Amino acid sequence: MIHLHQVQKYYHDNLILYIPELKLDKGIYWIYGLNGSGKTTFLKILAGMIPFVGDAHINQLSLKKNGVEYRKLISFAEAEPVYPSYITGRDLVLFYQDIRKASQQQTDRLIAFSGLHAQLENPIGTYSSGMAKRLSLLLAFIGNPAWILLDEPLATLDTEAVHALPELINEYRQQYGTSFIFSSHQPFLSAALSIDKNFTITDNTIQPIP
Ligand SMILES: Nc1ncnc2c1ncn2[C@@H]1O[C@H](COP(=O)(O)OP(=O)(O)OP(=O)(O)O)[C@@H](O)[C@H]1O
Repeated sequence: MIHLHQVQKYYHDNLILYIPELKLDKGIYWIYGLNGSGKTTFLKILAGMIPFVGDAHINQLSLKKNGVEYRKLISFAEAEPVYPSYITGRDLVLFYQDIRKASQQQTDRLIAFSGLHAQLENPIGTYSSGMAKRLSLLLAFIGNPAWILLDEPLATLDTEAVHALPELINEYRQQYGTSFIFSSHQPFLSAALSIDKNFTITDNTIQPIP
């Protein structure tokens, strides 16, 4: 379970998010809202990527008190991934595989999903934006995180990858019991998945949609 308690996020003096209490059981959650409403901020707070007031827990582990252990349980794919241009896709895959102790079989499955076999040895600076996005998804799925956060996962993907992603998400749900939170302006992914609850962010807070 994810548990947020008294979370506040300010940029300069502007309150962006205030979440008094939020509990999410294992499942698949879709979060949507207008541009600038705070979806990315929410996901980055959960992923432990930006400072905020309050705390987040996963299965009783506090982000503020047990940051390393907490972060082992969560994975985040950015909306617009940026990587150093001189390292190769293979360098990153090997790095993630090593630190997350992922099997070769799983890594091969994810490389197949990414369709990047032919480009993995090339520096990421030579990748198109869709290729960098595929790589970021591949990396987010490596290992066995309890939660995978996907920020606009369909952005810049071609039709083939758009259809492959819900397949992969369902596979992880069944095989590993992985939970997902994704933000998307496109309803396709939510239609292709069995969503447990939809959320929106309005007036600086997150609210379930009945
Ligand atoms: N680094 C930052 N410095 C200052 N303000 C920021 C920063 N990052 C985000 N913001 C502000 O926080 C608010 C929420 O931004 P966020 O990126 O979370 O929105 P979003 O819902 O993901 O938007 P979009 O749908 O356009 O991706 C916006 O008003 C934005 O201007």
